[in-house]
Amino acid sequence: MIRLENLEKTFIVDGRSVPALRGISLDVPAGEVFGIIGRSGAGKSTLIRMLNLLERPDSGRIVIDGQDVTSLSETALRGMRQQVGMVFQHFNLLSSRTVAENVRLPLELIRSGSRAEQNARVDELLELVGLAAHRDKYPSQLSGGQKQRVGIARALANRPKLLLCDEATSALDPQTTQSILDLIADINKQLKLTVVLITHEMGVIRRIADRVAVIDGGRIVEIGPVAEVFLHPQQSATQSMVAELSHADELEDSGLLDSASGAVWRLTFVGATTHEPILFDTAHRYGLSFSLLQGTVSRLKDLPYGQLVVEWQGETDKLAAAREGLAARNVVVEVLR
Ligand SMILES: Nc1ncnc2c1ncn2[C@@H]1O[C@H](COP(=O)(O)OP(=O)(O)OP(=O)(O)O)[C@@H](O)[C@H]1O
Repeated sequence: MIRLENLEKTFIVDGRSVPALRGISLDVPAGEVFGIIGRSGAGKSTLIRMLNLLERPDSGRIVIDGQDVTSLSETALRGMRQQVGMVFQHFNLLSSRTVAENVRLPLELIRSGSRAEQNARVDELLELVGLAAHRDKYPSQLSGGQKQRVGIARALANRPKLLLCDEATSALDPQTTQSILDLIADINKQLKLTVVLITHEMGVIRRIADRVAVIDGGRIVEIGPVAEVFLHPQQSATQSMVAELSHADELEDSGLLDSASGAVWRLTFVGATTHEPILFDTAHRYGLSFSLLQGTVSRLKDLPYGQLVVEWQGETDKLAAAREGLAARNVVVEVLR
Protein backbone atom coordinates (compact mmCIF):
# COMPACT_ATOMS: atom_id res chain seq x y z
CA MET A 1 0.00 0.00 0.00
CA ILE A 2 2.74 2.46 1.03
CA ARG A 3 6.37 2.36 0.00
CA LEU A 4 8.81 5.02 1.10
CA GLU A 5 12.14 4.99 -0.68
CA ASN A 6 15.12 6.81 0.69
CA LEU A 7 13.32 9.99 1.81
CA GLU A 8 15.50 12.95 2.68
CA LYS A 9 14.36 16.28 4.10
CA THR A 10 16.42 19.19 5.41
CA PHE A 11 14.94 22.47 6.65
CA ILE A 12 16.91 25.67 6.39
CA VAL A 13 16.45 27.74 9.54
CA ASP A 14 18.23 31.13 9.73
CA GLY A 15 20.65 29.97 7.06
CA ARG A 16 21.44 26.76 8.99
CA SER A 17 20.59 23.25 7.74
CA VAL A 18 18.35 21.24 10.06
CA PRO A 19 18.17 17.64 8.82
CA ALA A 20 14.71 16.24 9.64
CA LEU A 21 14.64 12.94 7.72
CA ARG A 22 17.60 10.91 6.53
CA GLY A 23 17.32 7.91 4.21
CA ILE A 24 13.86 6.79 5.34
CA SER A 25 12.72 3.62 3.57
CA LEU A 26 9.82 1.43 4.66
CA ASP A 27 6.81 -0.55 3.42
CA VAL A 28 3.35 -0.66 4.94
CA PRO A 29 1.07 -3.36 3.53
CA ALA A 30 -2.67 -2.68 3.12
CA GLY A 31 -4.74 -3.25 6.25
CA GLU A 32 -1.85 -2.89 8.69
CA VAL A 33 -1.66 -0.61 11.72
CA PHE A 34 1.84 0.81 11.44
CA GLY A 35 3.31 2.85 14.27
CA ILE A 36 6.13 5.38 14.10
CA ILE A 37 7.65 6.25 17.45
CA GLY A 38 10.35 8.68 18.45
CA ARG A 39 11.26 11.39 20.88
CA SER A 40 10.46 15.05 20.31
CA GLY A 41 12.33 16.33 17.26
CA ALA A 42 13.00 12.83 15.88
CA GLY A 43 11.16 13.65 12.62
CA LYS A 44 7.78 11.95 13.16
CA SER A 45 5.57 14.89 12.15
CA THR A 46 7.65 15.60 9.07
CA LEU A 47 7.37 11.95 8.06
CA ILE A 48 3.60 11.63 8.54
CA ARG A 49 3.00 14.94 6.74
CA MET A 50 4.87 13.50 3.75
CA LEU A 51 2.33 10.72 3.41
CA ASN A 52 -0.20 13.20 2.06
CA LEU A 53 2.43 15.56 0.69
CA LEU A 54 1.71 18.36 3.14
CA GLU A 55 5.49 18.26 3.25
CA ARG A 56 7.59 17.37 0.19
CA PRO A 57 10.80 15.36 0.41
CA ASP A 58 14.03 16.86 -0.98
CA SER A 59 14.63 13.48 -2.57
CA GLY A 60 13.27 9.94 -2.51
CA ARG A 61 9.93 8.47 -3.56
CA ILE A 62 6.55 8.05 -1.87
CA VAL A 63 4.58 5.32 -3.58
CA ILE A 64 0.96 4.77 -2.57
CA ASP A 65 -0.97 1.95 -4.22
CA GLY A 66 1.72 1.67 -6.87
CA GLN A 67 1.64 5.37 -7.74
CA ASP A 68 4.56 7.73 -7.14
CA VAL A 69 2.68 10.58 -5.49
CA THR A 70 5.67 12.92 -5.50
CA SER A 71 5.22 13.30 -9.26
CA LEU A 72 1.45 13.99 -9.25
CA SER A 73 -0.06 17.23 -10.61
CA GLU A 74 -1.93 19.48 -8.13
CA THR A 75 -5.30 18.20 -9.41
CA ALA A 76 -4.26 14.57 -9.12
CA LEU A 77 -2.85 15.32 -5.68
CA ARG A 78 -6.21 16.69 -4.51
CA GLY A 79 -7.81 13.40 -5.62
CA MET A 80 -5.13 11.43 -3.81
CA ARG A 81 -5.64 13.41 -0.58
CA GLN A 82 -9.31 12.40 -0.54
CA GLN A 83 -8.10 8.82 -0.14
CA VAL A 84 -6.21 9.81 2.98
CA GLY A 85 -7.92 10.78 6.26
CA MET A 86 -6.03 12.56 9.00
CA VAL A 87 -6.61 12.74 12.76
CA PHE A 88 -4.82 15.44 14.77
CA GLN A 89 -3.60 15.74 18.34
CA HIS A 90 -5.68 18.87 19.00
CA PHE A 91 -8.70 17.69 16.99
CA ASN A 92 -8.78 20.80 14.71
CA LEU A 93 -12.58 21.11 14.87
CA LEU A 94 -14.40 24.26 13.79
CA SER A 95 -15.91 25.73 16.94
CA SER A 96 -18.72 27.52 15.08
CA ARG A 97 -19.98 24.27 13.54
CA THR A 98 -21.93 21.50 15.26
CA VAL A 99 -20.63 17.95 15.48
CA ALA A 100 -22.63 16.94 12.39
CA GLU A 101 -21.48 20.01 10.46
CA ASN A 102 -17.83 19.30 11.30
CA VAL A 103 -18.14 15.74 10.04
CA ARG A 104 -19.97 16.92 6.90
CA LEU A 105 -17.28 19.46 6.02
CA PRO A 106 -15.06 17.20 3.86
CA LEU A 107 -18.16 16.07 1.91
CA GLU A 108 -19.16 19.69 1.31
CA LEU A 109 -15.66 20.61 0.17
CA ILE A 110 -15.69 18.05 -2.63
CA ARG A 111 -19.45 18.45 -3.24
CA SER A 112 -20.00 14.75 -2.65
CA GLY A 113 -23.67 13.81 -3.24
CA SER A 114 -26.86 15.67 -2.32
CA ARG A 115 -27.41 17.27 1.10
CA ALA A 116 -29.62 14.28 2.05
CA GLU A 117 -26.86 11.83 1.05
CA GLN A 118 -24.30 13.83 3.00
CA ASN A 119 -26.54 13.80 6.08
CA ALA A 120 -27.06 10.05 5.78
CA ARG A 121 -23.28 9.56 5.62
CA VAL A 122 -22.80 11.83 8.65
CA ASP A 123 -25.37 9.82 10.64
CA GLU A 124 -23.63 6.58 9.68
CA LEU A 125 -20.26 7.97 10.81
CA LEU A 126 -21.61 9.35 14.09
CA GLU A 127 -23.11 5.93 14.79
CA LEU A 128 -19.73 4.32 14.05
CA VAL A 129 -17.88 6.55 16.54
CA GLY A 130 -20.66 6.41 19.16
CA LEU A 131 -21.72 10.06 18.94
CA ALA A 132 -25.19 9.83 17.40
CA ALA A 133 -26.70 11.47 20.49
CA HIS A 134 -24.34 14.46 20.22
CA ARG A 135 -25.08 15.34 16.61
CA ASP A 136 -26.19 18.92 17.23
CA LYS A 137 -23.76 19.89 19.98
CA TYR A 138 -20.85 22.28 19.49
CA PRO A 139 -17.22 21.24 20.13
CA SER A 140 -17.11 23.35 23.33
CA GLN A 141 -19.83 21.10 24.78
CA LEU A 142 -17.77 17.93 24.28
CA SER A 143 -15.05 16.17 26.27
CA GLY A 144 -11.60 15.66 24.72
CA GLY A 145 -12.40 12.04 23.87
CA GLN A 146 -15.67 13.02 22.22
CA LYS A 147 -13.89 15.74 20.22
CA GLN A 148 -11.42 13.15 18.97
CA ARG A 149 -14.33 10.88 17.96
CA VAL A 150 -15.63 13.78 15.85
CA GLY A 151 -12.13 14.15 14.38
CA ILE A 152 -12.09 10.46 13.49
CA ALA A 153 -15.58 10.55 11.95
CA ARG A 154 -14.56 13.58 9.86
CA ALA A 155 -11.37 11.81 8.73
CA LEU A 156 -13.45 8.86 7.53
CA ALA A 157 -16.11 10.92 5.71
CA ASN A 158 -14.64 10.42 2.23
CA ARG A 159 -14.10 6.67 2.76
CA PRO A 160 -10.30 6.92 2.71
CA LYS A 161 -8.05 3.91 2.22
CA LEU A 162 -5.45 5.30 4.56
CA LEU A 163 -5.88 6.90 7.99
CA LEU A 164 -3.02 8.99 9.39
CA CYS A 165 -3.07 9.64 13.13
CA ASP A 166 -0.78 12.42 14.35
CA GLU A 167 -0.39 11.95 18.14
CA ALA A 168 -4.16 11.31 18.19
CA THR A 169 -4.26 10.46 21.90
CA SER A 170 -1.50 12.68 23.28
CA ALA A 171 -3.95 15.28 24.62
CA LEU A 172 -6.14 12.68 26.34
CA ASP A 173 -6.11 11.02 29.75
CA PRO A 174 -5.15 7.32 29.96
CA GLN A 175 -8.69 5.95 30.09
CA THR A 176 -9.87 8.08 27.16
CA THR A 177 -6.69 7.15 25.28
CA GLN A 178 -7.62 3.51 25.67
CA SER A 179 -11.14 4.04 24.30
CA ILE A 180 -9.89 6.04 21.31
CA LEU A 181 -7.25 3.40 20.53
CA ASP A 182 -9.94 0.71 20.76
CA LEU A 183 -12.04 2.73 18.31
CA ILE A 184 -9.13 3.07 15.85
CA ALA A 185 -8.42 -0.67 16.15
CA ASP A 186 -12.12 -1.47 15.49
CA ILE A 187 -12.20 0.82 12.47
CA ASN A 188 -9.03 -0.79 11.12
CA LYS A 189 -10.66 -4.22 11.37
CA GLN A 190 -14.17 -3.30 10.25
CA LEU A 191 -13.24 -1.06 7.33
CA LYS A 192 -9.97 -2.84 6.47
CA LEU A 193 -8.34 0.57 6.52
CA THR A 194 -4.56 0.99 6.63
CA VAL A 195 -3.55 3.09 9.63
CA VAL A 196 -0.25 4.93 10.11
CA LEU A 197 0.16 6.59 13.47
CA ILE A 198 2.88 8.61 15.08
CA THR A 199 3.39 8.81 18.80
CA HIS A 200 6.04 9.31 21.45
CA GLU A 201 4.35 6.75 23.72
CA MET A 202 5.33 3.08 23.63
CA GLY A 203 1.99 2.27 25.34
CA VAL A 204 0.12 3.41 22.21
CA ILE A 205 2.29 1.23 19.98
CA ARG A 206 1.87 -1.76 22.28
CA ARG A 207 -1.88 -1.45 22.26
CA ILE A 208 -2.73 -1.17 18.58
CA ALA A 209 0.21 -1.38 16.19
CA ASP A 210 1.13 -4.49 14.17
CA ARG A 211 4.57 -3.19 13.26
CA VAL A 212 6.62 -0.25 14.40
CA ALA A 213 9.48 1.92 13.17
CA VAL A 214 11.57 3.71 15.78
CA ILE A 215 13.02 6.98 14.54
CA ASP A 216 15.84 8.88 16.11
CA GLY A 217 17.65 11.85 14.64
CA GLY A 218 15.65 11.55 11.41
CA ARG A 219 16.68 7.92 10.78
CA ILE A 220 14.89 4.62 11.28
CA VAL A 221 16.97 2.89 13.94
CA GLU A 222 14.75 -0.14 14.43
CA ILE A 223 11.77 -1.59 12.57
CA GLY A 224 9.75 -4.78 12.89
CA PRO A 225 6.75 -6.52 14.43
CA VAL A 226 5.77 -4.86 17.70
CA ALA A 227 6.35 -8.05 19.74
CA GLU A 228 9.95 -8.20 18.52
CA VAL A 229 10.81 -4.53 18.91
CA PHE A 230 8.98 -4.11 22.20
CA LEU A 231 10.15 -7.26 23.94
CA HIS A 232 13.69 -7.38 22.55
CA PRO A 233 14.70 -3.78 21.78
CA GLN A 234 18.16 -3.56 20.23
CA GLN A 235 18.87 0.16 20.09
CA SER A 236 19.29 2.53 23.02
CA ALA A 237 16.53 4.87 21.74
CA THR A 238 14.09 1.94 21.76
CA GLN A 239 15.34 0.51 25.03
CA SER A 240 14.77 3.77 26.89
CA MET A 241 11.22 4.17 25.56
CA VAL A 242 10.39 0.55 26.43
CA ALA A 243 11.97 0.95 29.89
CA GLU A 244 9.62 3.84 30.69
CA LEU A 245 6.65 1.58 30.12
CA SER A 246 7.99 -1.61 31.71
CA HIS A 247 9.19 0.22 34.84
CA ALA A 248 12.65 -1.33 34.44
CA ASP A 249 14.16 1.69 36.21
CA GLU A 250 12.01 1.00 39.26
CA LEU A 251 13.61 -2.42 39.64
CA GLU A 252 17.05 -0.80 39.63
CA ASP A 253 15.90 1.82 42.13
CA SER A 254 14.26 -0.71 44.43
CA GLY A 255 17.64 -2.26 45.31
CA LEU A 256 16.12 -5.73 44.87
CA LEU A 257 18.74 -6.67 42.27
CA ASP A 258 21.64 -5.67 44.51
CA SER A 259 20.31 -7.55 47.49
CA ALA A 260 19.56 -10.74 45.53
CA SER A 261 21.62 -13.74 46.65
CA GLY A 262 20.45 -16.13 43.91
CA ALA A 263 20.41 -16.04 40.12
CA VAL A 264 18.19 -13.28 38.70
CA TRP A 265 16.68 -13.81 35.25
CA ARG A 266 14.26 -11.84 33.15
CA LEU A 267 11.86 -14.25 31.45
CA THR A 268 9.92 -13.12 28.39
CA PHE A 269 7.18 -15.19 26.82
CA VAL A 270 4.38 -14.60 24.34
CA GLY A 271 1.22 -16.32 23.19
CA ALA A 272 -0.03 -19.56 24.71
CA THR A 273 2.92 -19.84 27.14
CA THR A 274 1.45 -16.86 29.01
CA HIS A 275 -1.31 -19.15 30.30
CA GLU A 276 1.08 -21.90 31.48
CA PRO A 277 2.37 -22.16 35.06
CA ILE A 278 6.00 -21.95 33.91
CA LEU A 279 7.50 -20.75 37.19
CA PHE A 280 5.85 -23.46 39.24
CA ASP A 281 6.69 -26.16 36.65
CA THR A 282 10.35 -25.08 36.45
CA ALA A 283 10.79 -24.93 40.23
CA HIS A 284 9.13 -28.33 40.67
CA ARG A 285 10.97 -30.08 37.83
CA TYR A 286 14.49 -28.85 38.63
CA GLY A 287 14.19 -28.68 42.43
CA LEU A 288 14.57 -24.90 42.64
CA SER A 289 12.85 -22.27 44.72
CA PHE A 290 12.04 -18.81 43.41
CA SER A 291 10.79 -15.38 44.29
CA LEU A 292 9.24 -12.90 41.91
CA LEU A 293 10.98 -9.49 41.88
CA GLN A 294 8.91 -7.82 39.19
CA GLY A 295 6.31 -8.88 36.68
CA THR A 296 4.08 -7.75 33.85
CA VAL A 297 1.47 -9.86 32.12
CA SER A 298 -0.32 -7.89 29.45
CA ARG A 299 -1.15 -7.81 25.76
CA LEU A 300 0.61 -6.63 22.64
CA LYS A 301 -2.47 -5.82 20.58
CA ASP A 302 -4.16 -9.28 20.56
CA LEU A 303 -1.09 -11.22 21.68
CA PRO A 304 -0.73 -12.01 25.39
CA TYR A 305 2.79 -11.72 26.77
CA GLY A 306 4.57 -11.85 30.08
CA GLN A 307 7.83 -10.45 31.35
CA LEU A 308 8.91 -11.60 34.81
CA VAL A 309 12.06 -10.91 36.79
CA VAL A 310 12.66 -13.94 38.98
CA GLU A 311 15.28 -14.79 41.57
CA TRP A 312 16.13 -18.51 41.70
CA GLN A 313 17.78 -20.45 44.50
CA GLY A 314 19.34 -23.82 43.70
CA GLU A 315 22.41 -25.71 42.55
CA THR A 316 24.33 -24.44 39.53
CA ASP A 317 23.77 -27.51 37.35
CA LYS A 318 20.05 -27.45 38.10
CA LEU A 319 19.89 -23.78 37.21
CA ALA A 320 21.62 -24.51 33.90
CA ALA A 321 19.15 -27.31 33.17
CA ALA A 322 16.24 -25.02 34.09
CA ARG A 323 17.50 -22.40 31.62
CA GLU A 324 17.55 -24.98 28.86
CA GLY A 325 14.10 -26.21 29.87
CA LEU A 326 12.69 -22.69 29.71
CA ALA A 327 14.29 -22.04 26.31
CA ALA A 328 12.72 -25.27 25.05
CA ARG A 329 9.34 -23.81 26.04
CA ASN A 330 10.09 -20.66 23.98
CA VAL A 331 10.78 -18.56 27.03
CA VAL A 332 13.55 -16.01 26.39
CA VAL A 333 15.90 -15.93 29.39
CA GLU A 334 18.13 -12.93 30.08
CA VAL A 335 20.52 -13.33 32.98
CA LEU A 336 20.48 -10.11 35.01
CA ARG A 337 22.62 -11.40 37.87
N1 LIG B 1 8.76 23.73 9.13
C1 LIG B 1 9.95 23.55 9.71
N2 LIG B 1 10.92 24.47 9.62
C2 LIG B 1 12.12 24.27 10.17
N3 LIG B 1 12.48 23.18 10.88
C3 LIG B 1 11.55 22.23 11.02
C4 LIG B 1 10.24 22.35 10.47
N4 LIG B 1 9.53 21.24 10.78
C5 LIG B 1 10.35 20.46 11.51
N5 LIG B 1 11.57 21.04 11.66
C6 LIG B 1 12.73 20.46 12.35
O1 LIG B 1 12.89 19.13 11.88
C7 LIG B 1 13.21 18.24 12.95
C8 LIG B 1 12.14 17.16 13.06
O2 LIG B 1 10.92 17.77 13.49
P1 LIG B 1 9.53 17.01 13.62
O3 LIG B 1 8.50 18.02 14.02
O4 LIG B 1 9.28 16.21 12.40
O5 LIG B 1 9.84 16.02 14.85
P2 LIG B 1 8.82 15.24 15.77
O6 LIG B 1 9.43 13.91 16.02
O7 LIG B 1 7.46 15.26 15.17
O8 LIG B 1 8.82 16.10 17.10
P3 LIG B 1 7.58 16.55 18.02
O9 LIG B 1 7.05 15.31 18.65
O10 LIG B 1 8.22 17.49 19.01
O11 LIG B 1 6.61 17.24 17.11
C9 LIG B 1 13.34 19.11 14.19
O12 LIG B 1 14.70 19.45 14.35
C10 LIG B 1 12.51 20.34 13.86
O13 LIG B 1 12.99 21.46 14.55
